[in-house]
Amino acid sequence: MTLEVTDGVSGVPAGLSMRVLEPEGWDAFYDALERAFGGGAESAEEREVWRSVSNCDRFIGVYDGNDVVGTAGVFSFRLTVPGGESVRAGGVTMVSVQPTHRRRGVLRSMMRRQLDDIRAAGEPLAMLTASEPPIYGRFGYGNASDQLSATIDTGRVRLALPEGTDRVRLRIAEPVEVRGECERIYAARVPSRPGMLARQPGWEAVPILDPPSGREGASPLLCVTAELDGKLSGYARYSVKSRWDSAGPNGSVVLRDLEALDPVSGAALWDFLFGIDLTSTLVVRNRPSDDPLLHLVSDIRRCRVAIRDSCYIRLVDVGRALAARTYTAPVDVVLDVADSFCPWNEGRWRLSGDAKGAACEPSKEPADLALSVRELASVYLGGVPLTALAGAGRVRELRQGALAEASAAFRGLAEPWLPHGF
Ligand SMILES: CC(=O)SCCNC(=O)CCNC(=O)[C@H](O)C(C)(C)COP(=O)(O)OP(=O)(O)OC[C@H]1O[C@@H](n2cnc3c(N)ncnc32)[C@H](O)[C@@H]1OP(=O)(O)O
Repeated sequence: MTLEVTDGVSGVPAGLSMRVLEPEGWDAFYDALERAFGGGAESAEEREVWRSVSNCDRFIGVYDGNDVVGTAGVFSFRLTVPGGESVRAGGVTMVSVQPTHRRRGVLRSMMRRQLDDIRAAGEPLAMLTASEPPIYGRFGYGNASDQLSATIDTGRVRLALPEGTDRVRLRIAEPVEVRGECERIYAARVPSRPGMLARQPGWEAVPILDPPSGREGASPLLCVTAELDGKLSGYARYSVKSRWDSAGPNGSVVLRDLEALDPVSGAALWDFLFGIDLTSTLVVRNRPSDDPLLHLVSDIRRCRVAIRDSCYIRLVDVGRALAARTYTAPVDVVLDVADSFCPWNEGRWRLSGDAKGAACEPSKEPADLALSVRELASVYLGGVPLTALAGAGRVRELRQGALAEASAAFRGLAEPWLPHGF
């Protein structure tokens, strides 16, 4: 493996060096990452899973002498985009700078290096989940999908089950034993929603990671599978947290994930989670913002729903990224794109496309809309309307009608959603 040392060049602050991670440096890298996040050590099991899915060639460390002071990595993902195609995306992860070395430009130098590498690898997109929303906008990332959480009073909220739900058979299973079947259900769901990641080999361990130190008093992870007409049609993974007070049992069900191939299997799984004895609350942490659950419940207020930012996207190659997705309505617009961090994207691009496909090429024609690469990132998966960004003054319409045309075209049929972090 080639070691690259960039002492004082390429933006690495003077006195420090940046190197590709060598496998034997993994523990020092991970120790530094844990320190930067506050010092709590993850379990050996968790560390091992992340080691196993990490390709060190795509990870970098910044060093002060022999000490790791900065960490960052990239996973090689395939991301579903509107239209159902899966597009290569660099998944930016494990970004940290030691408290002793912050606000000197270490993060900036790692972002520079990563985006250059992602571009060289031919990935048109980068993506990440942010510890704090203000960090990554300056590097061209925009929030492209939200996640819905809910704390549901299952003693009061009822479900309107669709006809045929009683045909679904449920079975409790060990998460490890049915992992393969659950992965097949998940894989079948991936093309249906922008923002979902195809799980690469090894990643099937991530959704069932269950170190005792992470349970916060809840049971080990449990799994319930659904079968319709004798075929596996869905699953939910969850844990149960017992609690007793003076009125009796008052436990919670904590949902990890749920996927179903049809509406009745989905409804049967929710019905099961709502009805677990000795519990009165269902805690849901990460669902799509248009989850069918919202339309099954009798009392949305008692679900205490909240929405927050989730997946941040960065168009590393504007032309290829915009041509890789389809558009809900026909569109033919010239976009004037600002991108100071990746200047190869700057300038006018003519985007033409529809529900069947698209082309996006550099253009000398007059621009119809002016925006930065960050706004393009926010609308890329179809979740944020261009009109909303224009309302905030972040998109300028230069040809009358272009905003409505492009806004309708960019919006997707399903809200984008990232099912798990990385
Ligand atoms: C994808 C992921 O892994 S998300 C996880 C990110 N990591 C963490 O949150 C761990 C704890 N925090 C840290 O390790 C560090 O504070 C980091 C990585 C967030 C920032 O590293 P630094 O080396 O201090 O950042 P750097 O000096 O390069 O700052 C670059 C710019 O970002 C800004 N910035 C840095 N951190 C933050 C922050 N937390 N909030 C807002 N702005 C920030 C800086 O002010 C600077 O702004 P400028 O361009 O206007 O000058």
